[in-house]
Amino acid sequence: MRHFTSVHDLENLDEALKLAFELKKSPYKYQDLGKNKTLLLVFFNSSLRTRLSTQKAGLNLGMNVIVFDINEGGWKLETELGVIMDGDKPEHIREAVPVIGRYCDIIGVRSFAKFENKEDDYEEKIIQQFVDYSGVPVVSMEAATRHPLQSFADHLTIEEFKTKERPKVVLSWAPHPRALPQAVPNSFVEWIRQTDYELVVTHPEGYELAPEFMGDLKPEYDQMKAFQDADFIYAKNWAAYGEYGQILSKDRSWTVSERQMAVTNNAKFMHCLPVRRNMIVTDEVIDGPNSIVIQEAENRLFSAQAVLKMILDEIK
Ligand SMILES: NCCC[C@H](NC(=O)CCC(=O)O)C(=O)O
Ligand SMILES: NC(=O)OP(=O)(O)O
Repeated sequence: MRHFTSVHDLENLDEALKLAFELKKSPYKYQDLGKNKTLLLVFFNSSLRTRLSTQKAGLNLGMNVIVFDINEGGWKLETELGVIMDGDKPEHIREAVPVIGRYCDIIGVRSFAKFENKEDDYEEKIIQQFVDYSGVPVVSMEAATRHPLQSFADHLTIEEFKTKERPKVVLSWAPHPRALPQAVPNSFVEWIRQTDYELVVTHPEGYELAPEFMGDLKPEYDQMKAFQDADFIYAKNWAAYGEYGQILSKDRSWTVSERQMAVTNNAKFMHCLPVRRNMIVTDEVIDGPNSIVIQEAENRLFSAQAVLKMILDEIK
């Protein structure tokens, strides 16, 4: 594998899963693989888990790691082509990206949807420039439309906690005060559709995800019906895709609480974090015995390490 921007970059999902579990058992098994290789993590947006787990994953493989918060200390970047740069942005992304590529062997990029223009976001204009012009392998650390390192960790977590071969996994929209990207739900749906789990997506009308991610899957608009006999509840807010970037509802009857969890099959509760308590999920549920959000976050280490290992194998 050269770049990792979606589940489709993996040559074999089962092998990737196996590798991640192997690394979880023996995190230092390949500690010489990354010797004299540099991982450079570029953040256009905030992060706790991705920042720390991807750094640690690189370190476990013996890599040198540089973290660059580009908005704090870097030059403000122009991303449009053909503009006269007489404003407040001194550097163009077309130079910045190949220059960054000269200082490292693998680049990680976090760049959220900007919600200014649906086409720009869904064409992945920012991360695609890194793929096209950096000259080195690129790993998505959450781009405009996908967060594959998260989905990989989510898959590992479901595999660890499932009690039946084909668990029912429910992705539920939940309310939030701000407009959030569709990257996590898109990526989760795309990834889980590659497994044989039963997947149900529930949200209020107007929150339909892009058809390229949903495929044949139809949403269930009745949240209680969706939760019936579920084995895993994966909560997430996202802003509308159709009315792009709009908040259409803040209905707190969608907040995941004991009322909905009661109709599940003693379901585990998952969320990618950071989570707004008592908006997305009540304290009782997230603090309860079925919440696996910390174990899920821990698995971010092993999804990142597996991805870096697969890329290092290719470039060594
Ligand atoms: N990578 C995990 C989620 C990142 C981002 N959440 C956020 O921006 C939360 C911000 C807030 O709660 O105000 C998202 O939903 O894609
Ligand atoms: N889940 C996740 O990606 O968290 P951060 O935004 O803190 O990296």
